[in-house]
Amino acid sequence: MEYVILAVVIAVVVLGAISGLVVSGRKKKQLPPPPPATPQPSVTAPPAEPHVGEEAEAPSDEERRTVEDVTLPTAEAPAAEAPAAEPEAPAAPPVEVPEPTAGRLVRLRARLSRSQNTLGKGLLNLLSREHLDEDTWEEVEDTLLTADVGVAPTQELVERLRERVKVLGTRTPDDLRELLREELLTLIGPDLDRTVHTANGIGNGGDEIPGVVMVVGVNGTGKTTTTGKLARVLVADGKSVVLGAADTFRAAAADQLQTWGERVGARTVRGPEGGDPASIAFDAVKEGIAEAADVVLIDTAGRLHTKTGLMDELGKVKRVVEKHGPVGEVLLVLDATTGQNGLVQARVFAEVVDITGVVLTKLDGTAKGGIIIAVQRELGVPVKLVGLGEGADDLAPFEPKAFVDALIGD
Ligand SMILES: Nc1nc2c(ncn2[C@@H]2O[C@H](COP(=O)(O)OP(=O)(O)OP(=O)(O)O)[C@@H](O)[C@H]2O)c(=O)[nH]1
Repeated sequence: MEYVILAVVIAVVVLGAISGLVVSGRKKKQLPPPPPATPQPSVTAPPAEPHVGEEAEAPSDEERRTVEDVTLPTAEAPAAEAPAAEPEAPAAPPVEVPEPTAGRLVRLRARLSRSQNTLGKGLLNLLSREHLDEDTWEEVEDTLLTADVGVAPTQELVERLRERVKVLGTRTPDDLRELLREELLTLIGPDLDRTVHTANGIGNGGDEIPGVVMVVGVNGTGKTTTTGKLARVLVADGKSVVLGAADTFRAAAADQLQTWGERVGARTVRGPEGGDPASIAFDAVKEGIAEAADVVLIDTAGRLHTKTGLMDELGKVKRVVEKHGPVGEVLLVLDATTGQNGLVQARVFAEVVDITGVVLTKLDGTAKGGIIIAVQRELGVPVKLVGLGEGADDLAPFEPKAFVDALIGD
């Protein structure tokens, strides 16, 4: 009996052991699918704890860099990784460093003499004739008139030349050149104040405010371009500038001005298309005061449809700006290629607003440099700057001596 009981117990234990093995074997086969299925080397969800065993090996097997492959953070390493940071950079274009302004006219002289040579050479040829008779003097007169010198200045110049040639007696080419140089210089006015007044003013509140320059002129004369170039001249001279895009007549003018400004790091204050120019000008000066800028340049619209319309607009811009403080300079931009037409425009503008200086643009494209003399006579204000090309730094302070030298050669 004891043997029977013992045999039953053994049989139960053996059966139990066998069934346990079978169950655990089944469990093992069912388990693998969910978690261990090839874990991805995801950056966003790293394992909270380092895995061990097979699961840890799987991801690292895919891409493993040995120490030889790894670039260590040496001085060169950032350069190799720089491209990754580049896409964010284009927002801020590099600020340009404009050419210094001193001696610009001399540097641009070739361009000036190319277009002006006919005047100087023509005069020298005529004066070198053996007999200076009435006809020759008439030709001298015509040459000056053709170059837009204007009637009164031409007559003055011819009279003085006749007198001096008579006194001189014999004439060598050098004598004549010197004579002509002196007389042309006298006519241009070597002693006129040609500085663009950009010094700080005293605001109505008693504090210093930026120098304010208004740029006026007919659309198309190069007004916006000149404002941009002038900003560069000032920046080249170490001044900080704020631009006011008060030419709201042509939407692209504000964009154009802003681009000029961005190139030299100057902020442009602008308003909606067709907005009130005076309020933009006011805001520009306000911004200039807030930024403690040295100069505020205001580009205006110059529609010549009616004189009263123009007067209303420019007069208002000036009056509104003067709520902050004085306007230091009102520059009239004239296109040298328009000749007598330019003079008519100049007259209208001078009646509307007090012009303090003239910028003569496109002098590179005309042989009629005599307009410098004529416009000064007409307005009684000096030519302060001349435009000699479309390049960013092709605006030069006007220097009478360099100009006359370019006309008649050294
Ligand atoms: N050759 C030459 N071209 C110039 C000079 N100054 C300006 N220009 C060109 O003249 C054209 C007209 O210039 P803008 O500045 O747009 O004229 P604007 O008077 O401001 O005209 P709006 O913007 O319509 O008011 C542009 O193509 C300029 O590049 C210069 O001194 N020489």
